[in-house]
Amino acid sequence: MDPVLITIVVAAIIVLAAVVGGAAYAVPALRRRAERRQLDSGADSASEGSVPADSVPAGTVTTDAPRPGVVETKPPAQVLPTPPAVEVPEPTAGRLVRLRARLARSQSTLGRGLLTLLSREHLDDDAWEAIEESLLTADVGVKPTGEIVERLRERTRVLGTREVGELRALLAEELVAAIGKDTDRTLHTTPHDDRPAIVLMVGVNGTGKTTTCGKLARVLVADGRTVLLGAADTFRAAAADQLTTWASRVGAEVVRGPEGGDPAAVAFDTVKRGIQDKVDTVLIDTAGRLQNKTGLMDELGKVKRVISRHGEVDETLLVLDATTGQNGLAQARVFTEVVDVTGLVLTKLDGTAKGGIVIAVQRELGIPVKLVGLGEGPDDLAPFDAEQFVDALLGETA
Ligand SMILES: Nc1nc2c(ncn2[C@@H]2O[C@H](COP(=O)(O)OP(=O)(O)OP(=O)(O)O)[C@@H](O)[C@H]2O)c(=O)[nH]1
Repeated sequence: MDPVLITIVVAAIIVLAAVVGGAAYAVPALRRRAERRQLDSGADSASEGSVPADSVPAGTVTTDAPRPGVVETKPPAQVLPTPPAVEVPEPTAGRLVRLRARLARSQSTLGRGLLTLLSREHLDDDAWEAIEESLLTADVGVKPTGEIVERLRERTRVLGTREVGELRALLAEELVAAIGKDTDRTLHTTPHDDRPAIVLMVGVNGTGKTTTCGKLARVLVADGRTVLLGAADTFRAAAADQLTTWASRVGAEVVRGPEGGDPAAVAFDTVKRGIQDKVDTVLIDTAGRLQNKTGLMDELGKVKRVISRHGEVDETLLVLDATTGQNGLAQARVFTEVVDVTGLVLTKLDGTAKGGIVIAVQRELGIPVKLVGLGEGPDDLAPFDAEQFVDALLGETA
């Protein structure tokens, strides 16, 4: 063969080999880059609002860095199943302020409605009657309404207050006084030397007990506490699953028993386990069957009795649905006769015009509201504060 032809053929083969080899390297390199981009965006979304930026991204993947000049023959990187990301709950300080817009309906009836009435040019009997009506509609209750109106009437007369800002301040003072400015609302969740604090959640079914247990676990975790939950609502099978889902989101554990099992046994085991594991706070969800007072007394009485073998319950929270207003009060009273309730949780205050129930329940039951539920979101539970609550009711524009 012609030597020139041979040289051309050899050169062509070399060029072809280089192109094929380069492509073989370039494809995995591109794929790896694409995989890495995908991973990065996956890690970003996993960490959104939950996992700290410096933690290991969820869905751990191991990919070696490409070595220059080496054609990778390994199979594509394997994506391992993503463990549930442990969330970082929102801080509890200022939650009520952040969630103030949720009181929209109570704001319009109680807050702005009252202010508009008070700002009328002539505060005659009709105006005072309308003010009274507003308070009653918002479920403030008959007695507290009478007291609030009487004091407001006297103070506006004596002071001759007509300026909106001053009227707002006057109204705020009276509402705060009716709710209880200096009432102790401490949530007793601090562990003892030898055992966790024990919190019992009681109330009628459907009021939001299980949800509140889950949200409270988040409040405590946000405040730096370790938590163990007890699913002593063995009556409703889904309640234990619901609680387990809540707990797993903040990396907490749940003690549960067989469906229809003895709630007291679950409560006992939960506290026992809490002591062994040295957790700070144990939260026990109970069933809210209001079959009759004796049945309830037997069940809750037994739960409390067996727990007391480990130590006394530190906090018994009664969960009330704000939307049921005055009707819920009768049921609530039964619980206060059965167990020593130390605090109230008012749920579903979002979207109800009955915000005045905060005043009524405390007056009627003589127990402080300690927490309020303002939505279905995981961090929609806020420690209650009278001044912040009234400020949210009266809104910005007054
Ligand atoms: N809008 C709103 N819904 C809430 C709030 N708290 C609870 N809920 C909802 O109320 C419903 C009942 O809540 P649960 O926690 O299952 O009630 P429960 O008292 O444990 O019920 P039982 O287990 O049957 O005794 C759920 O759909 C919750 O999402 C709240 O503050 N606002």
